[in-house]
Order: sequence, then C-alpha cells, then structure tokens
Amino acid sequence: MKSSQLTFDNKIILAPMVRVGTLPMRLLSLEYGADIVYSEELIDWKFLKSVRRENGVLGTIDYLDPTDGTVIFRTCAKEKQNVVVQLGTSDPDRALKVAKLIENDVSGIDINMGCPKEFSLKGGMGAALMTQKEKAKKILSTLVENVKIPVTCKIRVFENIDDTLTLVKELEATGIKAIAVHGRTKVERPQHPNRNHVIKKIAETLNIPVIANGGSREIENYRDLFKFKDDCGCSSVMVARTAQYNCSIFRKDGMKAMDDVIVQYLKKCVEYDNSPSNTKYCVQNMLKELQETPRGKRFLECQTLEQICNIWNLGDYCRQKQLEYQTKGNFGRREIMPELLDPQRKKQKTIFDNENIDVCLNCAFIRANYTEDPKLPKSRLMSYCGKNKLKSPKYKVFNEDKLFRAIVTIEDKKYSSSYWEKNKKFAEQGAALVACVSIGLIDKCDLIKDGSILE
Ligand SMILES: Cc1cc2nc3c(=O)[nH]c(=O)nc-3n(C[C@H](O)[C@H](O)[C@H](O)COP(=O)(O)O)c2cc1C
Repeated sequence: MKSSQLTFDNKIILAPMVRVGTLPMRLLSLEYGADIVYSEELIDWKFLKSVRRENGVLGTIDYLDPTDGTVIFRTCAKEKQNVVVQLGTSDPDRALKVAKLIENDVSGIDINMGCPKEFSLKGGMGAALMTQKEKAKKILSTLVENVKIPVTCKIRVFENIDDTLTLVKELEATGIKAIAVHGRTKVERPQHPNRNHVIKKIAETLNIPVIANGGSREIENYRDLFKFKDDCGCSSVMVARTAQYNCSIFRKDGMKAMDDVIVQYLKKCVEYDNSPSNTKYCVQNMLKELQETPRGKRFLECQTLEQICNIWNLGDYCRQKQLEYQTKGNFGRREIMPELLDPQRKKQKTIFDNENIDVCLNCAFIRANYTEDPKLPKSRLMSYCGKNKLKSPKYKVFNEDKLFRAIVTIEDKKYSSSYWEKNKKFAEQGAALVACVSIGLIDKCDLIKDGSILE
C-alpha cells in the first residue's frame, strides 16, 4: 500500500558498502538508531541466477547461489520495513527482473550510479551511468513504472555544477523517490574535500529528498550527522566509513566503545549464521590498528565464527546457538542443496561421497595452535608411521570454489575433515588431525577446547 511506503526525508541512513552492508551490520545499525539501511551493492546477474529460499531455521529469506549454496543476499522480517537493496546494473531489463524478484522482501531499490571502480565502469555500471544519461534514465523509469516499492539512486557529482544540476533534474523526472549524493567527483578520493556546497545546490533545485553523503571525515559523533546534513541543506544524511568503523554512530545517546559494538555485532553474526570471512572482514574494519596487538593477532588467525567469538568471550553463546540450529535442521552456509547442484558439481560431490571415508570429523586446522613443526598433525602422523613401520600417509586433495578438503590414507583406512580449508596445506593438516585423534595421538578434548573441533 502506498501509505506504508518507505519515505526518505528526515532520515539517518547506513550507506551501501560492499562486504560491510550485510545483514548483521544492517540490523545492528537499525538497533542503534539508523532509520534506513542500504545493502551492499549486488550485481544484477548474480541476483538473477540466485534461488530464493525461506530459511526456517534462521528465520531469514535467503537468495542463494545455486552452484555452491553461498548466500548472495540474506534478509529478515526485522529489517523488512527499512532495507533498501542497492543494485549494480547497466541494463533496464535485467534490473527489472531483479526488482520483481525481490520487491516483496525489501522496502526499496537503489541504483548505484556513483561507483568509480574499474569493474563497474567497464561493465557500464556505477559512475559510468552518469555519462550515459539515456540508459540511466531508462533503468530508473522502467523500475519506477513496474515495481511497487520506491526507487532511488546514488550518484557522485561532476566537476561542473551546472552539469550536475542538469543530470539530477533529469533523474528526478523519472519518478524516483530520492537521490543520494556523494559530494566528490568520479576521480576524487576520501582525502579530497566533500563538495557540500554542490549537494546544497542540488537540494535547493530538486523537489524530492536529497540525501547528503560523503561527510565521514567530518562526522565523529551523532551531532556531527546533523551538522553535516545542515551544511548540505538536506533533510537526510547517509553515512558510510564512520559507520563501518563504529556503527553506534547512529545512537542518539552517544557512541558505544568498540568492544561493546563488536560483541553486539558478533551476536548478530551468530544469530544469522554470517560467514566467518565476512564477519572477520567487518571486525577487522572496527579493530583497525588494534589488529597489531596480541589480541588482534590471535583474531587474525581465526577461521571459524566460534574462534572469533572466543576472543570476545562469546564462545559458549556461539556453540549453544549452533547446536540449537543444528538440531532444527540444515542451516549451514556451505550445505549444498542437492536439488540445486549443477551437473558438474553433482559429479564432484559424488566423487567425494564415493571415497568411503572411514573416519570423518568437522575439524578445522588452526595454524596458531602449533608452535613447533614436529607438533603439526602431518609431522606427528609421519613419525607415528615411521615408528610403527607403516607405509607413509597418502594424501588426496579435493578443490571446490577455492576451498580444499583432503583425505589421508593410512593402512587402507581413510580419514578426512568435513571442514573446507582455505588452502591445500591446511586441508592436508586437517585430515591428518582427524587421523591423529582417531589413532589417539591427539586428545579430542584438547581440540574441542582450542576450537578446532566444530561439533
Ligand atoms: C568499504 C566501502 C564499501 C563501499 N561500497 C559501496 C557500494 O557498494 N555502493 C555504493 O554506492 N557506494 C559504496 N561505497 C561508498 C559509500 O557508500 C560512500 O558513498 C562513501 O564512502 C562516502 O561516504 P562517507 O564519507 O560517509 O564514507 C563504499 C565505501 C566503503 C568505505
């Protein structure tokens, strides 16, 4: 219904940020006080090949890559009224197909017209659209005419104010509900001053809400958000980098300490089974130079959500939650749904399944747990075989999507870890670890304590 549609005046908004604007960050920003949260930029063709699934265990709606089950976009009811998906596109028809796919799950669609990255420009997306006005207008008008949720776009500015004003007037005429303006040109970087006066001119010229962006350098606390937006003559403000470092910037009552924010963020990551790599990336952004401290270095070694949580004393919370989810059913990120597998991957999975593994544990190899080489699982296994006059262990490595799993064979018995490692060496160590536990060279309880065993 029109009356319940998202509006864009007097709003404080989390800006679209690749890898940062995933579900846990969006939900936490809303909890702290953001009015609207934008997703990271999602490329149209990735969305188009995705499959929509309602995840009953997590209570989310997932758009999954059918070839490997990875999450392209995850959303949930808690953000439904406030989330805008940002699309990277160069084609009205593709953009419309995506919009129709997602229009019942989100509250708005934004078109990225400001990204200056080579990948976007070469694909005719992002800032390339600012110089291909007809195409830009066609994308926006196609969406406005055919989808029931508001459409917005996010641009940068031209060197010349008049060119910028001509562009925004034409974009406004397509029927978009708001326009976010990052006050730098395509070639300018964060160290260049933001052209607040140009944003102001745009706000004076247009009738739709103009969302001021680009002010992170001048935004250190909640009050600064308002100073920046007033300086730009806008009623709404969108913030990226300041929120990337500490999303409690949205709190009226002042910012929270970094560790408090990390704890709240990690809880959301566990609750919504965010991928360890994405979680790690976002926490790294919050830690900044603190990554160099002993705690930061321990954090950098982490490979699983549980290991990351341990550092902020949330290990028990993480284990409990994961157990709860496991008993409810399949919620795993990398659990591949057989019906979605393409024929090539089906073949690979079958090959792995047919290996008839004798002992399999979900066991991650954590390099930091082994200070001396002779203590490494592979070395231990090798010396065990030598002492007992057995043939040397034989390793077979499997590779899927830049992730690795190995099987080690000792005396015709096959051992493997079901955890996919980031490289071949780690995969072999993981398989050796399983063999060591099974043979009794390493105590399973120790592995549970140090976070290597994940179930
Ligand atoms: C890590 C990161 C990722 C970003 N990803 C996107 C994106 O996906 N789409 C987009 O339109 N802008 C993206 N931006 C640009 C921001 O949305 C914003 O326009 C810019 O950082 C200026 O705002 P700020 O001064 O508040 O940081 C990104 C910026 C950062 C720092």
